[in-house]
Amino acid sequence: MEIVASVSNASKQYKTGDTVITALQPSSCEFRKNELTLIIGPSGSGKTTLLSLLGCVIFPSTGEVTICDQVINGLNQNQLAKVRLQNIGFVFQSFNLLAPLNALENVMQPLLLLGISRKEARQRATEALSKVSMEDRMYNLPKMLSGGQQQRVAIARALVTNPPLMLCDEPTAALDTKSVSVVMEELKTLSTSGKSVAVVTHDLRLKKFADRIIYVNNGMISDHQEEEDMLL
Ligand SMILES: Nc1ncnc2c1ncn2[C@@H]1O[C@H](COP(=O)(O)OP(=O)(O)OP(=O)(O)O)[C@@H](O)[C@H]1O
Repeated sequence: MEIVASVSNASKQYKTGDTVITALQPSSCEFRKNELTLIIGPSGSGKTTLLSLLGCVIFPSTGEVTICDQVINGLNQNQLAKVRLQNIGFVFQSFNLLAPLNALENVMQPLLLLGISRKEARQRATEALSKVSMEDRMYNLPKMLSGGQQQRVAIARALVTNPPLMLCDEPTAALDTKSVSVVMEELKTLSTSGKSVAVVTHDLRLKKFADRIIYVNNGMISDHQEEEDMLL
């Protein structure tokens, strides 16, 4: 299956003063089209660091990160921003919708940043909102929507540019059980319709939505099921 993103022998160390923290040991893994991959691990294990590498937010200390056949090491900030805007949709735990803008305007934002006309942005944002069954709430401000509905708008915003890779950091952590299922079903549908979706979570109940699971423990990546015992 087509590889959308990969880390190859990538490690990450953070330096603060004299202290060096190894957040990720040299690791390799691949994220493929049509797959929903869960990244599971305890707090502080390195999950967000892995997601930040994939999101071109940080550079690896060693090794390589490749997004859609482009090695991101060595790109400058403008080039990185372009890679992110064109290839990656981000979904966060706290939705990160802009409070003064309604759902439609929030979803239009990435397209406007890409220089697309307001007319086309409006049409594409409406389509993205209907993909997550939120078209009837498109004129609502975020504060008028439930957590689950806000997260569906955030998913529409992430998919409106049609990125091959969706990176989701604890997307269900702030949601009630029913909304967790709705949001995970949406993400699952996106993966089956051609995207690579990576979801960082602590929540082992999300396993049923996963095509693949990557376990992160003490900065080490593994795809062994038995790692889960260490997390429980
Ligand atoms: N910018 C930073 N500067 C220094 N240390 C950092 C930085 N970001 C993360 N770390 C450290 O790297 C390690 C891994 O952190 P990371 O955020 O990747 O873990 P995590 O698995 O996502 O944790 P959580 O589930 O609590 O969000 C931790 O020890 C953390 O304190």
